[in-house]
Amino acid sequence: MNIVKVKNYDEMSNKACQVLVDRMNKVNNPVLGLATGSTPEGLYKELIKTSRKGDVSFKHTTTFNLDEYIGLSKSNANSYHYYMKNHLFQYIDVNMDNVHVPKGDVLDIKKECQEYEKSIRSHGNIDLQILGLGANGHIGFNEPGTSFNSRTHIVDLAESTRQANARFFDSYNDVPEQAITMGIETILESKEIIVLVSGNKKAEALSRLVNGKISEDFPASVLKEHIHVTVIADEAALSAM
Ligand SMILES: N[C@@H]1[C@@H](O)[C@H](O)[C@@H](COP(=O)(O)O)O[C@@H]1O
Repeated sequence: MNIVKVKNYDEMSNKACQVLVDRMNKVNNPVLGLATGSTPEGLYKELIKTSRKGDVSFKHTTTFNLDEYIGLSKSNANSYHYYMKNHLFQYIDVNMDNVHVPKGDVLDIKKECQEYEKSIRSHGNIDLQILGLGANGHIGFNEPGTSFNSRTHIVDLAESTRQANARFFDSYNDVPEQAITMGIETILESKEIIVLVSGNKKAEALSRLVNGKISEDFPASVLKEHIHVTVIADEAALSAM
């Protein structure tokens, strides 16, 4: 696991954008794995700026998002479908037919999980996956205790995750109790992974990721088994090392 140390959130976002654009320009039809949450918002702003300058195009890019809340429709402002449209997709030249976010509002979620897996595989897997880090070590919505062999599946969200994400909702009770997420094995099949970590709130989690042992109790620890992972972390996130 390679660690790139940067000063602050803006530098992290800039660096991530540079890496992503570099990789996109090296592959003919790049397949990107995208994340939500506060952490990648700066990266998406940088990507929009870069694409406006003409330095990157998403015309031949396919995207797969990590996760979605169960029960929220695409038009719900707290859904990850909405987030992605609002923070990235509406501002770039991506073909929306090539955009994939797991559907959390279908009747048969299990079938949706299987189809999502099939779709990722049919695109030859993800070239570059962007990840944030949950304070409890979750990646996507894979909470502590999730099997390292998991594929796209339904999860019960940990109380701490619902508390952490309650800031986006009117109240804690409005945060869905379940989500659909790419599994850990699915994530590990990405050819390259970039983990973005910023701020004091993530310092303990980052220290555990770097210094702790590999265990299903801390899902992100599995990333140490992958051959091409780069963590881009700012000074505040690195403060507990
Ligand atoms: N499901 C998302 C994750 O994909 C995200 O990486 C993580 C950190 O979120 P944030 O970047 O807001 O701290 O938690 C959320 O619950």
